[in-house]
Amino acid sequence: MAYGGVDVLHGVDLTVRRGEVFALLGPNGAGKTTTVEILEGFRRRSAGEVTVLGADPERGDDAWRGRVGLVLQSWRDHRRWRVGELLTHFASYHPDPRDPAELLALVGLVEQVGQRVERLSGGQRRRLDVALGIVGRPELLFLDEPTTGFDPRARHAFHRLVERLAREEGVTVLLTTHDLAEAERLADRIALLVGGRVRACGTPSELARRAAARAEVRWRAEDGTFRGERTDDPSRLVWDLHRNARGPIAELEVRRPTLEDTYLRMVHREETAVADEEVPA
Ligand SMILES: Nc1ncnc2c1ncn2[C@@H]1O[C@H](COP(=O)(O)OP(=O)(O)OP(=O)(O)O)[C@@H](O)[C@H]1O
Repeated sequence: MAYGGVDVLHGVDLTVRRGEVFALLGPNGAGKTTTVEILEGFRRRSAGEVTVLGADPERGDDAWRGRVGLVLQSWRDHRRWRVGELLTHFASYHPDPRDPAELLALVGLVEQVGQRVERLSGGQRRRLDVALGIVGRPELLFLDEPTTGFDPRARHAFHRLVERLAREEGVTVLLTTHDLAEAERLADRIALLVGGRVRACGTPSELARRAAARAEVRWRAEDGTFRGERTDDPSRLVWDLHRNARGPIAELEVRRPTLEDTYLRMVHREETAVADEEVPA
């Protein structure tokens, strides 16, 4: 994919399975939104093949569009509408919409039903975006940074909602996010995009193994100082510590690599490799 002759996606090859939650991760400018917009049919690709729900998104008709739900990064232009009216209006486009009142309860906007969209807070607008995205009972839901601006409680409620849509209703979800804990919690599989290329793809635990990040064991030594060691085999290290200690080990802690550790290592490694590739011979 090129913008004005500049390639921003290079040979991106992804398959999202029906019913799975798939997260696209990557640093700013990696190409996540461009990828999602191509899949949604909003952006014309300069090369390559794309099939979404059996059709090329560039030629998706109304029936195809009705099977797809979108939660976009930028707010649409309905500032003067009232929340309940807007949702009812969007529902009227779909043959079998969700009940707007139930949906408002689901996203926690019951009290805002009569409020104008322009008066909503940032997080409340995002919740409305989510409601608009699922009002038509989509088979496939695109969530582009859906929880930006959510407070922790709204984020938690949103995660439960996505889990419910995926597990109980079989909705396929493609999510982009910068919140790694969110990806780890929600995604069946994750693709890591760096510099417009897919650099890794797999379950969160597969990615952790691939990055080979090591666990960290920390404890307070007998002289009162803190010690820490990185190891592939924390169990063996803890066993050795116990054998050599005269009593219990104070403040012993084993920290497994998180998706964040993995992500930071991979992005660093890939960006360094890309920089090396770009150095002229
Ligand atoms: N309309 C456009 N015209 C020209 N270049 C663009 C356009 N939109 C995006 N780009 C460029 O394409 C690259 C990928 O951008 P994209 O928005 O897809 O990244 P992203 O991974 O979604 O980033 P972010 O995490 O910041 O949202 C960037 O280098 C960006 O500058």
